[in-house]
Amino acid sequence: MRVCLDRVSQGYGSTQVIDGLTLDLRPEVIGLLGPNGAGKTTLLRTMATIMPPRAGSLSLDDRVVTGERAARAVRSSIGYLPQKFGFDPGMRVLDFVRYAAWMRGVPAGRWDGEARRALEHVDLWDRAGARMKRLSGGMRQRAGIAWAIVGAPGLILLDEPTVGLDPRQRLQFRKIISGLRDSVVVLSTHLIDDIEAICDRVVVMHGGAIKFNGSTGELARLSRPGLPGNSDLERAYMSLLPEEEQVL
Ligand SMILES: Nc1ncnc2c1ncn2[C@@H]1O[C@H](COP(=O)(O)OP(=O)(O)OP(=O)(O)O)[C@@H](O)[C@H]1O
Repeated sequence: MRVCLDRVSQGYGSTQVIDGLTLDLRPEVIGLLGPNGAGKTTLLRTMATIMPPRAGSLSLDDRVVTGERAARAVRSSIGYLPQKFGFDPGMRVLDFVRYAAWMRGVPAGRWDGEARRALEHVDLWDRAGARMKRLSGGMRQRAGIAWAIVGAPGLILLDEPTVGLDPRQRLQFRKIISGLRDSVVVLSTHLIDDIEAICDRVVVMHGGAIKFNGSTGELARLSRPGLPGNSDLERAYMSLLPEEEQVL
């Protein structure tokens, strides 16, 4: 899978959030980093084809996604987990993931096998028969990841997937993500240590624009002494913010 955004603009009503953003992504784990309101969710929703670009284009594997019909055709290749995802609390975990398989256009004969594979990947197969409302927060988050990865979509979009996870669950999450490198995996996060631990590439956004796009090593090299932060990556991130935001 190759995902290209070419001079994409996006917004809500009269608010322009993203203005002429260009990005070219290949299979690897990409961390999307930026302050509140930078436009990370808006970018993820654009890639998920939920919001058609106002200007510019989104293409998946060289197919430009124009209009609802084209969007429907590519949605089977996209797994999107919003920051707050809804579910029927009485639904069993297996049915929740099977439902995602159905939505993604997986043929009926493969729903069970694909759902099982996704639940095994997130280490939740032993809870397949439990009702969603009985899961702990971390388990629920893993069920959400199973929802996003069932059917092996080529593009996996996770919006702040580690929020609310305890340290062990975050380590589990890192292990789960490491096994997904055949897809383009984009995850938004505020946690720089998650980026350092699991991402091959970092994209830093601010004010709807991309301020940095490169490896974690390349980002670390932007670190400057004197900037706030406890690691090179934190100081490098601070160096990308406007000067007035570089002080605490
Ligand atoms: N439904 C909406 N209607 C109007 N404005 C919106 C809507 N959703 C987001 N915005 C605005 O768009 C801008 C970007 O928001 P977005 O949620 O994409 O940022 P973000 O980087 O994901 O932030 P966060 O880290 O807080 O989740 C913000 O100024 C926000 O107020």
